[in-house]
Amino acid sequence: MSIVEVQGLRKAYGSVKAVDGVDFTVAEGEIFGILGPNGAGKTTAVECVEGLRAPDSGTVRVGGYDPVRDRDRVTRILGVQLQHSELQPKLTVREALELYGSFHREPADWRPLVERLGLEDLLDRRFGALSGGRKQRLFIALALIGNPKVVVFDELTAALDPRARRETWRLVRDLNDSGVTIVLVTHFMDEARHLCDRVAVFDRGRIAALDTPENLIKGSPVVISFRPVTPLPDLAGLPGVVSVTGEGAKVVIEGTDDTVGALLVRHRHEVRELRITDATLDDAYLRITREEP
Ligand SMILES: Nc1ncnc2c1ncn2[C@@H]1O[C@H](COP(=O)(O)OP(=O)(O)OP(=O)(O)O)[C@@H](O)[C@H]1O
Repeated sequence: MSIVEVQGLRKAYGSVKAVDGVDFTVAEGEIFGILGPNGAGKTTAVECVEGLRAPDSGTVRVGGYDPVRDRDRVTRILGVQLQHSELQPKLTVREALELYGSFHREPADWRPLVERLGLEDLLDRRFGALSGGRKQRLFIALALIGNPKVVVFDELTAALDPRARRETWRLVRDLNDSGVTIVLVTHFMDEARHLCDRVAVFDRGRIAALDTPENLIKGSPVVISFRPVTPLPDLAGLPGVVSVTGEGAKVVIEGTDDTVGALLVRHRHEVRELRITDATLDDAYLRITREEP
């Protein structure tokens, strides 16, 4: 069942079409990624889901409710961590939790939440004195304080070092394992690959691709490099070959896995230093969002 439904969403700022006809649904229990270049419309789209912006046209439903018209009901279902979150630096962790709890009719007991997020020893620490990783953990706690069914994280790990990012990924997974649906806006391909069940790649206000990370990668070529021992045929003519470049005696081919099969196994060519580099989600992303003429 879908917990978030977006259909024909459009939102412009003056002449800038930030979101220009976007459709997607997020299934209950899913981790749904939103990727895309700067200015692609990701934040605008999730702000419409959060009810912070009213769409120009199209429909948005969260748990069946309109986030603008049925704000109260949606607030009970949806937790939000904004892209540029800040708190008063003198506020302590405890005060922040109590303040945010007071915004909800039935707030979660924040003590187990704090324990789960490893914040129990920091309750009297002021926000301004927390490290980036701990601030993010606090923002996760604040997003969860209303016991939401679905949470939107917008560039949750952007300011974190690699260790803190990995810890945050673990928290996101645990949260999802406990039944919370997650919408994750990110610039990090490895993050999307690690966490997301499906990924929507935004480009210029539209969704350019929407699939599992594995399927998005499938469409991208692998890179095969080797030093030929026996003479090679015209490689560019082989099925699945995208490009061929030669660096001295070394040949580099971009193509599908089948290219290697066809070239080396079927034609029995002898090669040295064979290396095959799998496509990554970065490759898929670059292919999907490449500049059009
Ligand atoms: N409040 C606003 N007023 C005017 N233009 C805006 C506003 N917010 C966003 N835009 C413009 O709308 C377009 C989409 O912006 P948006 O922030 O939704 O993209 P994004 O994909 O989230 O980008 P980023 O990755 O940089 O956060 C951009 O051209 C941006 O400059």
